[in-house]
Amino acid sequence: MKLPMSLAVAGPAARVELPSLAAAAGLVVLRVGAVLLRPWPLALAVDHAFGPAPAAGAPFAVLVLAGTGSVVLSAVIGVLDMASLRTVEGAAERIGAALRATMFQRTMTRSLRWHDRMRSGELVSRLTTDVGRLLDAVVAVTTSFLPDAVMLIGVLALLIAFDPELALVGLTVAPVLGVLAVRQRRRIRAAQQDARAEAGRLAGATTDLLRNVRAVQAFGRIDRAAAIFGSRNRAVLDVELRAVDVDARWTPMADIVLAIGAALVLVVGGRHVLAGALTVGQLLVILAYLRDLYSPVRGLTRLSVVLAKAGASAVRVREVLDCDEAVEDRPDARPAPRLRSGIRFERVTFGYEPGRPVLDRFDLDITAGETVCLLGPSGIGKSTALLLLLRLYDVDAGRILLDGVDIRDCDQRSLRDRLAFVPQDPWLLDATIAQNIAFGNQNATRVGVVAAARAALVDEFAGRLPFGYDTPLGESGVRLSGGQRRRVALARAAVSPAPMVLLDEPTASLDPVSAAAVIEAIRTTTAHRTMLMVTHDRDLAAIADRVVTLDHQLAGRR
Ligand SMILES: Nc1ncnc2c1ncn2[C@@H]1O[C@H](COP(=O)(O)OP(=O)(O)OP(=O)(O)O)[C@@H](O)[C@H]1O
Repeated sequence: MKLPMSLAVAGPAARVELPSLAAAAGLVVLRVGAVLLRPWPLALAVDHAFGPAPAAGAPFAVLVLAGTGSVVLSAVIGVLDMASLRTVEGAAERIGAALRATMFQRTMTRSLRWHDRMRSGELVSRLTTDVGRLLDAVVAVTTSFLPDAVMLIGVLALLIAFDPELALVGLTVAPVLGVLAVRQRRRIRAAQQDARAEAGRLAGATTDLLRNVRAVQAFGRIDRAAAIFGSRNRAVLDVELRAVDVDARWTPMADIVLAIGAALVLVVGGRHVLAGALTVGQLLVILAYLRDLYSPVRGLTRLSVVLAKAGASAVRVREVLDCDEAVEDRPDARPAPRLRSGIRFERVTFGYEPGRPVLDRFDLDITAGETVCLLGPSGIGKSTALLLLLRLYDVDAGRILLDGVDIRDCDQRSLRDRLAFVPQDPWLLDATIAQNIAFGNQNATRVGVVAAARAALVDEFAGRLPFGYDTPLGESGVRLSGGQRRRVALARAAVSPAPMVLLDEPTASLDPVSAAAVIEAIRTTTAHRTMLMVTHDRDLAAIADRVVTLDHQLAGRR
């Protein structure tokens, strides 16, 4: 079965499931066959039990036969329904899971520049709701398009076989329906695109507000948060109502056109019965078929709504899948050197926005084993220098050398294996303390994690938590204090075998006792390693071999 264009986005994931979808389609076609047989028991009863010439001496037997036939047909239709639904829904869910996994993988590897622009709520909405709408379309195409089309052709063929004139009468409404359907589909698709875009904005704003619920409450700005949410929510409501209106208008239009067709058939068919060209039973079968025609036509129009929704979602899913903004490994990328000689920033220029450099021809040399501290005013670009060394962003000009090798020539994974990073905001996951620490080293053992925790003074507070190292920390480590979070982040660096440690303001906003504890932890965890740290803390800077002060002249010659 060929997938419609709007589903092409699920292509590779959908291809694996094609056999299941084909099996489901086969089952629904069989079901159509059974549905087409459904009016016949009634015709049998009307023509042979009550008609002018009832079957010789056995009208009762005919009625029993017709009743039994109806029950058997209904049972067959029910079983085929169940089997096809199970097959197609299972296949659709597997396609959805694969598509979500591909999208997630894609987002994880896109550049931070892209993430800086894309709100996380918007991404979640694309990964969940938009993928869900694509799945609805997969199910609808299999369970509705094919059977409805077969049903339509079957009913028309039967009508033509019965009475070609009646078939022609029934068909007169088809072109009208066709024109209406095409126009409507365009409108629905446009309305759905607006609706999805607004829904994405609502998801983005909601995630932002939820993440900052502490700020909202602390500043007593629930009203302001409610206003931000409310305006987005209203915008979604408005576009959704417009979309509902566009959808709803279609149903009566289709129904009226179809009813006109049925009325024409009743009048012309009735005349054929009066003229003796058709039995009453046959006219009833034809009218039943016409009713059956309603269901595929309605089904196909519903399908066009589902496809229009899926089409709008497909665009949003494709934007994620097709985005090529990434810090890519070169085809001939090599493993990063082991840091035997040192690091060199050579005339590095970088800006987050074009034409606005944060670092401008920035030079820095760090010898292996050395501890260098970057000092300088806020916003000068100290953290940016660390992010560039991690290659979370690529430099715009100049280069960063690791043992003389440009880091852009190194395979990213091995480069990051050489660097243990303790960011300013500790970046903790909603996991246990032990899992958060083990995040620093994919081969970390429990013993290694506990040793790192001890070195980073995590054991001082972990023992007081309900499940010790296995205590879940909540979203972004919310159950820990700022100082405790920093120590967990340090333990991550401690468990990492990386030869170089990057620290970004590890003692910021800590009281003197906690700061002293963290400095002590840093001394223990970074002994014998190369270290580049950013700090405003003079006590911490004092443990460095060398202090480099960035000023506007050095960093950004702006
Ligand atoms: N993701 C981003 N997108 C756009 N601009 C950014 C981004 N991150 C930082 N900047 C800008 O880059 C400049 C340098 O930021 P950076 O975080 O490197 O400063 P810093 O020296 O570490 O400051 P602080 O001491 O306050 O941490 C700042 O002017 C900041 O506004």
